[in-house]
Formats: sequence, C-alpha cells, structure tokens
Amino acid sequence: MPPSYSPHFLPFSSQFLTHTIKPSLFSPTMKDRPPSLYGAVYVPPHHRLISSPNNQNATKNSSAPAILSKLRDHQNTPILNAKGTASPPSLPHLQQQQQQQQQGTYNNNNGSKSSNNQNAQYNSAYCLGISENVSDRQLDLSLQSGTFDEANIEEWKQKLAMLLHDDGKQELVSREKKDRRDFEQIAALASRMGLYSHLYSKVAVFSKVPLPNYRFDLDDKRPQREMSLNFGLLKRVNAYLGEYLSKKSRNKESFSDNCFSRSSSNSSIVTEEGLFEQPEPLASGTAVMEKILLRRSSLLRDQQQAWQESLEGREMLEFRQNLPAYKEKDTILIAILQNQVVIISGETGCGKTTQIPQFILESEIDSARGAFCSIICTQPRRISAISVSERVASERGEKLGESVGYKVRLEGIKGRDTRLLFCTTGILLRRLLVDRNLKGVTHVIVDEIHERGMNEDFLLIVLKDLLPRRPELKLILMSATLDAELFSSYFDGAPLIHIPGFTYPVRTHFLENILEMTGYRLTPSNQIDDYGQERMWKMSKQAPRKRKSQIVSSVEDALRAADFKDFSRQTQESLSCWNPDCIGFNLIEYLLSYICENERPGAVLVFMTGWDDISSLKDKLQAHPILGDPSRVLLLTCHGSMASSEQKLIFEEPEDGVRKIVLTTNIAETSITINDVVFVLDCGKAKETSYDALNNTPCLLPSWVSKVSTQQRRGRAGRVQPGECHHLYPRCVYDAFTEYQLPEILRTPLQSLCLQIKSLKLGSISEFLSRALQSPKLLAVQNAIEYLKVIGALDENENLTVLGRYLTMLPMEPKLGKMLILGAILNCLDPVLTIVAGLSVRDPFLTPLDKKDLAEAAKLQFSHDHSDHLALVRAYEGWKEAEKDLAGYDYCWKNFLSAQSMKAIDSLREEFLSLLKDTGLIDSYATSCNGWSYDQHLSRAVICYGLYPGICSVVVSF
Ligand SMILES: Nc1ncnc2c1ncn2[C@@H]1O[C@H](COP(=O)(O)OP(=O)(O)OP(=O)(O)O)[C@@H](O)[C@H]1O
Repeated sequence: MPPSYSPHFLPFSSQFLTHTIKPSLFSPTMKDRPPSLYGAVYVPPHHRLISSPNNQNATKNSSAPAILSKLRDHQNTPILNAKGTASPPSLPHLQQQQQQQQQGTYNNNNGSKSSNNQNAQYNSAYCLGISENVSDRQLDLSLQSGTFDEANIEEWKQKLAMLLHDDGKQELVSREKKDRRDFEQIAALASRMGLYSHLYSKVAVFSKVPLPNYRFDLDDKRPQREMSLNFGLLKRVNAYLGEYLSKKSRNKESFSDNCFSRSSSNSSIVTEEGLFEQPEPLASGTAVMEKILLRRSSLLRDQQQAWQESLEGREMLEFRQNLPAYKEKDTILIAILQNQVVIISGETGCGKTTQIPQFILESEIDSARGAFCSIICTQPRRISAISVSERVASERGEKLGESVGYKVRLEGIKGRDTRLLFCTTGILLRRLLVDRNLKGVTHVIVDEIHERGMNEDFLLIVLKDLLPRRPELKLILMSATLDAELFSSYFDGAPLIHIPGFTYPVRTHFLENILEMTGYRLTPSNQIDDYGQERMWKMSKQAPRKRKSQIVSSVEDALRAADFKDFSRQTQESLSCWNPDCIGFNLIEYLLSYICENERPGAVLVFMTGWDDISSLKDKLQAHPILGDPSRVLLLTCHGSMASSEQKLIFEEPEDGVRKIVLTTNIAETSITINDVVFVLDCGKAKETSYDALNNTPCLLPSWVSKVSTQQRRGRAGRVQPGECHHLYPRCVYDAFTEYQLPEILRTPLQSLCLQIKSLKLGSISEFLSRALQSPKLLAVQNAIEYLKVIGALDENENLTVLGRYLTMLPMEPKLGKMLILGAILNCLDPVLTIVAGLSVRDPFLTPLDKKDLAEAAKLQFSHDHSDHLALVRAYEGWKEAEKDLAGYDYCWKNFLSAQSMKAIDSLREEFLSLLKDTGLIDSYATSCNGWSYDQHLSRAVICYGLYPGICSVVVSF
C-alpha cells in the first residue's frame, strides 16, 4: 500500500507549532516533571517531530515512511508516529489528539504508564517544554510587581553552568512563562557567565554565541503551508511514491549507494541522468569485440560511400566544398594526425563548426576506423549543440542518432553507432566527474573557445592535465577569432591553423544611418522602454539619474568626440539626446515596421539583453497593427531558459508572405544558422555577470558587447544570402567597444567553480586555478573559498562537506539563487528550506534586481492555475519579512544546519532524488512547463523533492 500523504500535512514541525496542546491542560501532571532528555535544550524545528526516548518501543512497530526513518537514523532518536502507520499525522488527527488530551487520556512524561501508548508518542519536544506552573494572569501580575522566583533563578544558575561545560550544546531554549517572567534576572546571570540571551516573543534563548534579532525557527507566526491538491493529482503522486517505495523495499541494495558520491566511475548518476553511455563492455573478450567493431566500421564506410555517391550527397558535397574550411581539410587532418593538440581559428561562416568535426569523422570512417572512434564536440549552449548536430546529420544524409548525435542536460539523441556527439561544455564536465580519463573518447573538440566562458576555461585546465595520461587522445580547439596564439602557447606551442571567413555581403547601418534613412526622431521620452506596470522599477532606472551607469560612462568620451556634421540637423538633434541606457523599444518597433513595409522578404533577428526586454518588447509588438498581425508577421522569442523544443521554432520557415521576427538574447550569436535571416538588429548589449562595485556584490547586468560579439551578431545575416545589419548605437560607440570580452573566470565570482574543482578531486583550489589560461587573482580565489567555508560547503581543510556535494549537483547558472528561494517559497518557509534560501540571498549571482525578478517569478508561478495561489502569496510575503533579517539566516546556517541535521537532510535528499529519477518526475515536470530552463526546473525540483516528500505534490501540480 502506498503511504498516503495528507494534502494538509504540514512539513516538519510547522503543524506542531500551531497545534500545540493547550498548556493549561497539563499543569497538574507536568508540574513536577523532571528535566527531559532535552531539558530546555534548543531543539531545531524540524527535529520537533521527535518524541521522548521513553517511547522508543513505538517506533519498532511503526511502518513510517522511509523518509522518517532516515531522519530517525541520522538523529539516533526515535521518530514516533501518532498512528503507528506510514502516514504522518494530518491536521484533523491532531485536533482529535487535542480532544483526547482534554479528556485526560494523555499521559505526561514522568514515567507513569499511559493508557494509550501510541497517543503518548505525541509528547513532542514542544509538548515537553510547555509545563506550566503559573497562569497567564499570575504571570502578568508578577511582571507588574517585578517579582521573580528565586528557586527558578537558582535552577537556571545550574542549567547555565551545565551549558557552559557541555561542548556539545550551544544554547538553551525555554518557552516556559516563568522563565519569561524571570528573563531579566536570568539574562543578567547569563551575561555574568559570558553567555548571550534574547527573548523572542514567547521564547527565551540563552546561548554561547551572539543571537540575532530574529529567529524564524522560533517564530510561531510564520506562515503555515496550506496546500490543498486535487484528488487526481494526489493519487498520482501517491502512486509514484508507492511504486518507488515498494520497488525500493524489493531492491534495497540498488538504493543504498549515495547518489551524491560521484567518485566511483560506476556511479549510477551516469546512466540515471543519461549523460553518456559508458563504453560498451568487452563482453566476450577483446578479439570478439574487435571483430564486431571491424564489421561495424566497414558498414559505416559503405553507408558513407553510398551517400557520397548519391545525387543528394553529391549536391551537398558541392555546397560544402565551397566553404573556406573545406579548402583546409587536408591541412587540418594532417595537423591532427601529427599533433595531440591543434588550434583552429575560423572567421564567421567559414564552416568550422559544421565541417571540422565532420572531416574527422569522415576520415576515420574512410580508413575503416569508424566504429573505433568517438568524437565529442562541445558547444557553449544547448541551442547550438542541437542545431549543429541536426545540420551535420543532414549533411551526411542521416537521421539524428545514427553516426551523429547530441546530448544536452536532460535531453539527447544518441544511437549505438553514434561516433560524433555534440554536447554542451557542462555535459562534458559532468562526464569527467565520473570518467576522469574520458575512456574510449578519441577526439575532443572544444568550439567557440574565444567566448572564454567559465566552463570552457575550466575544461581547458582539466584537459591539459588529462593529455599526458591519454597520449592518443586528440584535442582540437576552435575559435572564431585570431587571438588563438594565447591558446597555442598554453598548449606548449600547439600548431595554429587559420581559416578565412565566408559570408554573403552584409550591409552595416549604425544609429546615425538608421535615423537618417527612416527619418525617425529620438526624444528623451520616446527612448524610455516600456516594461509594463509590473516592472516600473526598470523604467525608473532609465530616467536621468545623478549617478551615471557603467553603460553611459564607458562611451561618454566617444560620444563627446563624435562628429555627426555630415548628417541632417534632425539626426544630429536625435543623437544629442540619445540615451545609451535604453534598449530603444520604440525605435525597434519603428524599424521593424519599416522593414516589413519597405524591405525585401527575409527574417529579422533582434538581439536583446534578457527575458525582461524580450517579453516586454514582444507584448508591445503584439499590439502593433502590422507587427502584431499573425497573417503578416510570425513573432518568436529565443532565450536560454526556454525549452529546446521552443528554441527550435526559430529555425522553421514561416508561410509565404509572413515575415519571421525573432527576439533573442546572445544565445543565437554563435554557431547557429537560421536560413532565412536577412536582417539583424543589434542593441549592442548583453547581460554579463560582474561585480557591482558600489554594493560590492556580484550581479548580472547589461553591458556593452565586444567587437567580436558584434561581428558574430552581424554574421547571423548573410550566411545563405546577402543581408543587412542595423546596430542601434552610433558608430563611435562601436569603435569604443573592447576587442574581446574579459574572460568570465576573471570577472565573476568563483564559488561554483571552486565546488566543481573539489568535486572533481582536483586538489587545492588555488593551485588548480593558478594553472588556468589566465588565472584569477589570488584574493578572488581566497574570497570564494572563504565564502564556501562560511556557508558550510567546505570544511576548514577545504574539503567538500555534504552541503558542498549537494551544491555541486546544481547547475552553474546565474539564477540558482532564485530557484533556491522559489523552493523555499513553495515550501512556505519551511525552516530548512528557508535556510537554504538564506544562503542563496548571499548567492553571488543574486542581485537586487534579481530579487525583484524573483518577486515577479513568484507571482508568475502563483498565477498558474493553482488553487493555493493565496497561500503561496502569503508565504511569499512572509518570506520577504523573514528576508529582512539576514543575520538570522547566517546564524542558523552556521550554528544549526551545519550540525547533525545536515546528515539527515542529505539522507532525505538522497532518497527523494532517487525517487525523482526513478519515476521520471523531473522529466515530466520539466517538459510540462514553459519559460524555465531544464536546469532551473531541475534545481528547483531537486530542492523541493530533496527535502520533503509532501513537496512532490506541489511540484507536480505546476
Ligand atoms: N542549418 C543550416 N542550414 C543551411 N545552411 C547552413 C546551416 N548550418 C550551416 N550552414 C551553412 O554552413 C556555413 C558554415 O556554418 P558553420 O556553422 O560551420 O560556420 P562557422 O564557421 O562555425 O561560423 P560561426 O562561428 O559564425 O557559427 C554557414 O555559413 C551556412 O552557409
């Protein structure tokens, strides 16, 4: 029987907080109660389900869910269930308990025999702490008269002395009224003994460490979770859980592995996440296997030859032969044959991405080694890994999944004969976690290394280490720029091959040309971008401010020196009031409608900075008579957080007479070819992670792109026909752009990277990073390590803690903090999640702007068809309140979560991660939602599922 989870079941202790048994009912029997095992010791909220050890027998019969028993195991303390069944107590059941107590059937904890042993299990730590010897009225009176109980003070003297001498205890917590009454005296006593004290509403705390002003874990008024789920959904979740639990009991062994330990090369994480298949086992000896591979190789060669000789194959070859890369085919193949590392720089459109991996594959297949080779080509983004693999498969006259496949997170097509695999850099890094030598891989091609993303730079250090261990492994680095010498010298003078670019002519227009051509007039007010009512703060950001933004100040000199005298007076006036901080929604709208009405057919690709810009502009364009008319315009968006299936729509051709307009971020900047793109509009900016010097916090803010990026954007037009590129900024601003963007490793916080280094067991973080292509500053590395120690992800010796290992599971993505917080919101401020969220408030990637985004994201999520809308909004409000006192989180993080509870949490997480993988819930959940990336879904799902099964219901209900 699957365990049933009541929809009203409140996580951890929250139900006990609100449904505590009325104190007065206990007074007669609890009066002389000797101190319990816990005494007045602080019991973390999620441990408060735990009963007195007197009741251990009850657990023996309990078939409580595994999750509860895990918690018990880790705490060495019995978990007691009211019914002695698998189901945690529901709200109505608790009310029943209260009634039973009123009828006197409950027992106290002083050892006398209970008439109902199971009921006694409800004597939670809270219940134990509510013995009362004074009534409210008495308390008020004594407070007024300033009296205090000498005996009580004496008792506290002893308790505090014991606390001081007990290294295992940090604080004492009391909810007793007499202690609140005597608080000042006890606090004075504590202070004399060098202890700290604080009265939180009705809870007195005495501690060895300073106490914050707010402790959410002691706040009874925290919003409660009030989930009500429809029956169908509940049934589904229960069925999943039941299936999982029964499977688990049948096959206990298979779940005993810690799915977070990735050191073992056989770790199930490889197959469970479908990252890569392990090389096929040499089933019946090497000789037999060799024979099979030889047979497959000759089959592959026959297929390749058949395609090359077919009419379509010949036509395709003709097209390929016209690409500049083809002319270098022999040079490239010889260089690869003779060197372990080769660096290829190829200008946009030369064919490096689609052709070079193909040359290697073709040559291996031609020489009957097809089945022996395994080529991995990394791409910085999912969209390019998928679209390039599709293109290469079609150039080979095959379906995806034959000799060519792809793998991105949670998605991929790969068959038995797949020899060329396109994947994201992150996927290759994750493979390295479980297969440090890249067993069976013959070639690694790292594309777009000029982008110098964090993952790419990290991968290069790891690969450089690997090369001596795998002398037969070939490494090919591909860059779109000529600065490849840097890479060559990093790899001990590896040979460099340069391929000139190829594009059809692309006419370039800068802002001054656009204004002149269209007659559009810029004014201060028509440049303010309309982000809608909800996002007023963004608009206000664009209003004139005292402090200049980085965007403005970096081009100020260029603008001052610019000379527009060859342009009309109107254009000059427009340029004099041009606001660099704005994207220019109105101008883009005008320009798009100008193109629709005056220009030849062809799709338009508009480069924006992020989802806010894209969605707001889309709303605006949809209201336009021409641009919003679906019979004339197909309006599409492309953003990293969209599902791949949605991203792929941008490659489809619209019906005749309909113009495709794609609003995109820089994810469409490199490696992709949208066949029908003739026009490119470039706002000149992209969101970039950097430090906010003013607040000394890292942030993700728009900044000017580099000249190389501009060329790449321009290069998206003119790939299959002549094109036009409109840059929405003056030429002088372009001239002021830097040639290349600063590598991510030098401009962003290093916390995630440090965790990856540790999880890959790459030794000392600073030593490892000192071997990077361009090493980050030692101080930045030390700061990151210190940060990780403070949050408890690394221990004093720089080893990963349980939390650290958990965090490495999460993707290295800037919005991680948001996901953590959303996880907390969904769980309605469950204490543990809130602490995790507290951590994320300090997440290096979470900016003040992000927090506002978060509010929106939360609202957006709540506005889904969700019956708990109001409860969640209330929870969110509660979160905002709690967020005010970050010190509280810090306190709990350091003093509470890093203790024994971490173990229990990890164990819960492990169990539910297995569940998640087993039931395929991650996949079904992720694919059913739009607007969030798989990474985001995954991290949120892991967090939500990982901490409590009840959350399953919430997650799948979205
Ligand atoms: N999906 C496609 N449909 C049609 N033609 C394509 C497609 N993909 C690539 N091509 C053609 O192949 C050429 C080379 O593409 P490829 O992606 O290999 O270029 P590249 O050198 O990697 O350039 P970049 O770095 O700018 O992406 C393109 O310019 C285009 O003409």
